[in-house]
Amino acid sequence: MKMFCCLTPTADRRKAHDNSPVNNESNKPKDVEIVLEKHKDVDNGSVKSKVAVDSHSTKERFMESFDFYPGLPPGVKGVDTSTDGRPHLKTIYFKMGDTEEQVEFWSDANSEEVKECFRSATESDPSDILKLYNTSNSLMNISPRILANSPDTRYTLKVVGAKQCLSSDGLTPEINETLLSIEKRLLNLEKKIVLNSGDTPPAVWDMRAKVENLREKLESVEHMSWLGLYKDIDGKSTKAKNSNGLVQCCGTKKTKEKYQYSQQVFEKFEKLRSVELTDATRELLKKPTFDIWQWEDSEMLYLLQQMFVDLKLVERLYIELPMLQAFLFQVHLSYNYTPYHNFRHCFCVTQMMYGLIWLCNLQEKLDDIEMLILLVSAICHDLDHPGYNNAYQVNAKTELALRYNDISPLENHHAAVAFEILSCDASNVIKHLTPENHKRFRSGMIKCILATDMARHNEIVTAFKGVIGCYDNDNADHRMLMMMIFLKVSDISNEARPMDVSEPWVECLLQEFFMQSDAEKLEGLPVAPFMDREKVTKPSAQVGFIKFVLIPLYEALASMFQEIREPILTPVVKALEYYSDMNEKMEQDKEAVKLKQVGRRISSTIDPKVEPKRVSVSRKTSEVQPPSDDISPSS
Ligand SMILES: Nc1nc2c(ncn2[C@@H]2O[C@@H]3COP(=O)(O)O[C@H]3[C@H]2O)c(=O)[nH]1
Repeated sequence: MKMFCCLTPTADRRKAHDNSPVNNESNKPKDVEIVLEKHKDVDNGSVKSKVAVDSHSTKERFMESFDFYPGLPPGVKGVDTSTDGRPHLKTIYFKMGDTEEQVEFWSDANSEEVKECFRSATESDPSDILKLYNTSNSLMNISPRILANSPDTRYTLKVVGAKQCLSSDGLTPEINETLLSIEKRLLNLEKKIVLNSGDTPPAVWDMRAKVENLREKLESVEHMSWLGLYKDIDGKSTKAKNSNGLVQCCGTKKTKEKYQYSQQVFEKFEKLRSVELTDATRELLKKPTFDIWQWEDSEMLYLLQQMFVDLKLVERLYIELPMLQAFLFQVHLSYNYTPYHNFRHCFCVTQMMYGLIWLCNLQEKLDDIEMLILLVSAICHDLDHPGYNNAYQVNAKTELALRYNDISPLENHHAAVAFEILSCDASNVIKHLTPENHKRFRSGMIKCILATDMARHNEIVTAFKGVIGCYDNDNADHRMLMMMIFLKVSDISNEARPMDVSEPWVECLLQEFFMQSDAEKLEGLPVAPFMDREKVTKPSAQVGFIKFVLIPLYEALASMFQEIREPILTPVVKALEYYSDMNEKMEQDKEAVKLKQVGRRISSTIDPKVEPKRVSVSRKTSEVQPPSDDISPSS
């Protein structure tokens, strides 16, 4: 018998954001146009106008700086390519250990060629990681733009060998040594405590687990591979059954830790089978205001399952529940622990898609197969995202970029992983589709997932705008384009949510951006300014994105579906105001700090007390003499 109870949120996973203007009436925008106009009207050259100017060049610059500007391959954009004239020969002096070296290259060489120079000079392996430090011991980007130096200002080069510095358990000797010493100290401590009190206290168990956890992480977290720490613990990609009888058929490598965690989540999810959602929660789930931070992974799996049930897809497409659950387990397993592109992002995008389906009454426009395409595409759209974008994949010449010839490597991968999961009997939710519908489903899914590559943003939005005036719901191409837009809107819909739900996402995104740009600096790859911790701030990241990407996209959809204006577009406009104000304030603070520094410098030069003492050098003795007060005019 089924229990009837309310599945209530178990935890709030967002960080505290005291300054989020939730329910702040003064921030309430009236209407998109009015808000934008208001900014234009006050455009009088003051700081305020900086954030509101909607000039073409600002937009172009923003779009170019992002890696989805059309026409150029990803990764090329956003990189400072300015040169100061003709190519010239650059000499860089450096030392490695006690050895002094120098390399020469032309200033128009590319980063790979420059790195190759360093590699040749140091006889290092192509898989080794080169780290170049300047005289203040700051890490430098190895690129043709390295500042030329002299033998007196040698840089320091360190080679992190991916192979030679690993010990048998995959860790660098230093890290291994540190871990061993911590473990040893813990053991001694434990012995002492056991002698004194006769038992191992929980704190020691806890500490032990943490050290073990750290060791496992260092050995198994794939994105640490550039540090040479990654060890393939569970590299089997063969089909194997886990203890739940679920087939592990996803070809992508998952760590032991990840697999175990997904299993635990699944076990909890299985227990929720006896739970039924209250009508109130089911209704909330249909709203864009749904708070996605309050749910555990197992609960999110349950809510995803509920979406298939409430859209009647389970019933109409003969989807077997155990199969749907196995599919969702594989999906959970395939998302990584990245700061942004993780399972919660998958849930967030799918929940927004689900909300839009109800808000725009899409069931009237689309058939069951198309509804299934929308829901499954949203769930699968970022499967196995590594946390490094397409630009990185292409520039670092990763396996994915090579496999997909630099063409949307990530999106191609997400779609491929989705069909790999669906190719397993146990998780094949499309098993009962007719061959014709199977073909439609596959083609639609691929189109939708590939449309989430932001390098194609302008192309897709322009095509959509072209059909708005003549939209024909009987035209399959028109419907397809609309579905692609719905997935794109859902994919970048954080700002359409209440501020306390959306704001933590910006931090997650920046964390992932910075993780990538730090790695790019280490590896001497091009760094996009919008990802660079030295160039981007939270409000600056949002203002451009909302103005030039979100609002035009949402406006396009709103011209076809007026019903999204209030619940979706209004929060976005409100967010633009919020981040514009924050940006303005940060600029003002920066100016104030600068002025203070200048003021301090001026006062220190006119203050006789701090005037630097003059020194003179005696010609005879070459000794430094104190300044003489009776300086006689030169004869
Ligand atoms: N600055 C900014 N970028 C975003 C936001 N939401 C999504 N994006 C970007 O848009 C991209 C959409 O595709 P991805 O998920 O690959 O990566 C996403 C981010 O790079 C946002 O709120 N702010």
